[in-house]
Amino acid sequence: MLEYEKVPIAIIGGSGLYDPKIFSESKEIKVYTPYGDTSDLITIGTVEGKKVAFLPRHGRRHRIPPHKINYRANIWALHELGVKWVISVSAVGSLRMDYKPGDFVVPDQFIDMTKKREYTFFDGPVVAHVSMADPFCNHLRKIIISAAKDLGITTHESGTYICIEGPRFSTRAESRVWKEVFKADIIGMTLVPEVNLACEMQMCYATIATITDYDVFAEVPVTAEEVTRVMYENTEKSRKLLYEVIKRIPDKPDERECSCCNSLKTALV
Ligand SMILES: CSC[C@H]1O[C@H](OP(=O)(O)O)[C@H](O)[C@@H]1O
Ligand SMILES: Nc1ncnc2[nH]cnc12
Repeated sequence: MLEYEKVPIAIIGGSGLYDPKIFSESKEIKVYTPYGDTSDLITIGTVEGKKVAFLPRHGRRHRIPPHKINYRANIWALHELGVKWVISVSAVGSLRMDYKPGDFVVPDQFIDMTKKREYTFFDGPVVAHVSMADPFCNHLRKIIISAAKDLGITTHESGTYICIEGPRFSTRAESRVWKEVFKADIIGMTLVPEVNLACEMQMCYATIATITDYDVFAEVPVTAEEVTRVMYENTEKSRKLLYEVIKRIPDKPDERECSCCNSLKTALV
């Protein structure tokens, strides 16, 4: 088995974030996994003396659509590097008027409407049912929220992310259901199964969601062009926030104030 240099923190970049540009020095590595290739090479860099891995989930040129991302390879590779904290960055649509394009959201819940992905590392004979009652790491969420506040970034401290299969956007009828029946706040295509696979690996995972559009409530319904444009307009803010969050992440894994690191304790059958 290959031995990799240990890296405690990872950023998974989404649409519009293909290079975090916050590393003082960096190198690229390939990590081999039993599930095949990760979305791209992994960049290992340093922020304030801390080792950080960066992986763009769609690949650097955005060549992998949400339903084709090898989520298991990505999360396995980060775990192989010794990652304990995963900061995921995502573009999302808003399902409510007071969550506006350009605002950030730190979701605390999700609803899974995906259809055909690989959802687990436990395909048998070892069987595990991890708890998803509180799917995001509350310790990491608090760090993100306080850092965003200190930087003056408009950030909503909670929200339910509905994850659709994609790659198409929702119909008006579907969007009405997500908003009025399911009471979801934001919508995207990539959170599941990334979040639950991270949980199976006992990693602390939280999302910085940037609102790029009003889904199909807007006069002109959402387009991929709009999502990418608004994400680019907000990358500087994301970079500043990522830098500040990394600075505030505790150095020692045993300083984690959450139960993510014990998620398998009660999950194995
Ligand atoms: C480029 S439009 C839709 C695309 O953007 C979001 O991706 P990510 O979460 O990686 O930022 C959304 O989930 C879709 O995959
Ligand atoms: N409206 C939307 N629906 C699904 N995924 C998105 N990503 C960004 N905006 C989105």
